[in-house]
Amino acid sequence: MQITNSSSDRHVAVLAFPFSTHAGLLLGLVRRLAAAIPNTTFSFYSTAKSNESLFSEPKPENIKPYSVWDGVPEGYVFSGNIEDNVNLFLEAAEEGFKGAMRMAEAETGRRIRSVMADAFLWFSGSVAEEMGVLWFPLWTSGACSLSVHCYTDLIRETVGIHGIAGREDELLKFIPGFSELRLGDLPGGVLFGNLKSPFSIMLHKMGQALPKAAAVLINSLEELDPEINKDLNSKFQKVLNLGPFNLTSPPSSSNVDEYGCIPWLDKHKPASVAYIGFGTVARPTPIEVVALAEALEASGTPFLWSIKDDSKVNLPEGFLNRTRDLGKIVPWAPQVQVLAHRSTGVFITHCGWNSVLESIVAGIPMIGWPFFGDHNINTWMVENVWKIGVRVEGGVFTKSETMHALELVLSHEKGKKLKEQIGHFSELVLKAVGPKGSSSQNFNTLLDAVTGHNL
Ligand SMILES: O=c1ccn([C@@H]2O[C@H](COP(=O)(O)OP(=O)(O)O[C@H]3O[C@H](CO)[C@@H](O)[C@H](O)[C@H]3O)[C@@H](O)[C@H]2O)c(=O)[nH]1
Repeated sequence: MQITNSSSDRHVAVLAFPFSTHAGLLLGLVRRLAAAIPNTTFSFYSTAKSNESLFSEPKPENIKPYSVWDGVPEGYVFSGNIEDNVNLFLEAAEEGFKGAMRMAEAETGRRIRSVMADAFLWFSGSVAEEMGVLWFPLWTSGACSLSVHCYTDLIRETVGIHGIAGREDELLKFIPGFSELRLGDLPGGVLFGNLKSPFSIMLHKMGQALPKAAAVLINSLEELDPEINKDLNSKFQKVLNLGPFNLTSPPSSSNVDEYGCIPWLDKHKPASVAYIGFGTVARPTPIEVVALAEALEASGTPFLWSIKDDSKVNLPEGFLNRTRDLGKIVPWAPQVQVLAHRSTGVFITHCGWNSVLESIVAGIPMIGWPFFGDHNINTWMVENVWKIGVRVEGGVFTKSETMHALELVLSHEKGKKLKEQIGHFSELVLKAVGPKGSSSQNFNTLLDAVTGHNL
């Protein structure tokens, strides 16, 4: 078949990172674009497993999924550590994506005109460059963590790379847009953790590659971090905050109330329930599960806890029976609906970026319990910059610190202030996604760029 290059045969290649919530967020954006420009083909590349779950729902005609190899050799025994699978995927990814793109061009007869990719896939910038087309990387988290990955070299030169043991509370004051930032709250892989792991190297290379992008896309709104965005705009050709995606992308099936959370919430007093959820990857240690359970029970706080079975086994003996009338435990909650419910009063969260945005949209103050990656810097912003939540003091989830945090947010004057402040941010978000809002306008700019008009 002849491969065409005309504007009516537009073809965008979309390269997904097939772990946690990443691919779903990218697909959400692509669905929006596909609906706005129905004569453009979007070929969407992810692993077979990821595509299987992403495309279980009906999709627009002009999105075509293609599977790439997950990099797992035959006979490989899974270690239980997801990072190993990420590393295997990254090793095979570039060649896999290139092969699949050639196949999509041949199958559709349409030459690829731009490459949209998860920003983690730093090499996609060079792939787009080799093809002579525009590159649009999507950063699925906030501008705050993205900024730090762009300043990794400077941070390493200034602080040194020999660990920060005993220096966690030192403050960095030279990253534009941050008046200060605690060393211990930098994302892992910048100064501490295994700096030589494929994941750390990926983030480092990403920070170096992004200036090549025609536009860096962010799942956020520019009003949340105006100074950081100003600085990013000076480093990149263009920054387009298009979020929050939980409001701008079509709703997903993860919001189905399979376990009756909403009717259960209906029976509670306004702003009385603690909702607990740690996203799709993080798992509290057995000791932390016990501390949290004991704090909920001792404080008598009604709770809805989304907990995976492998963590549930660590609950204290008899806890489920004793708290039958106080709480509800589920393996999955329709989080967006739960946060929007009038009975929810506080969100105990790992501060994954989607959870932070969803809490802001719903106006629910947070108790931050960060685990890894961007969770710490997100928690830093929540507590110290936006002032819309608290972190459990000392950063360790003990029974007494958790009870203290619950009391602070649910019953104390401080809780009222947090609620007021987060309400202010909810308004900003609603404005940004409104017809004339910044995120909506940025989406139009992206449409223009994808359809070949100027940025
Ligand atoms: O019972 C549950 C649990 C989760 N969710 C949803 O799952 C998503 C979880 O996303 P997020 O809070 O971002 O956490 P992770 O799944 O941990 O997300 C990964 O991706 C994020 C965006 O890049 C990063 O910020 C995180 O660090 C990374 O772990 C949210 O939309 C939740 O609404 C539910 O609906 N119900």
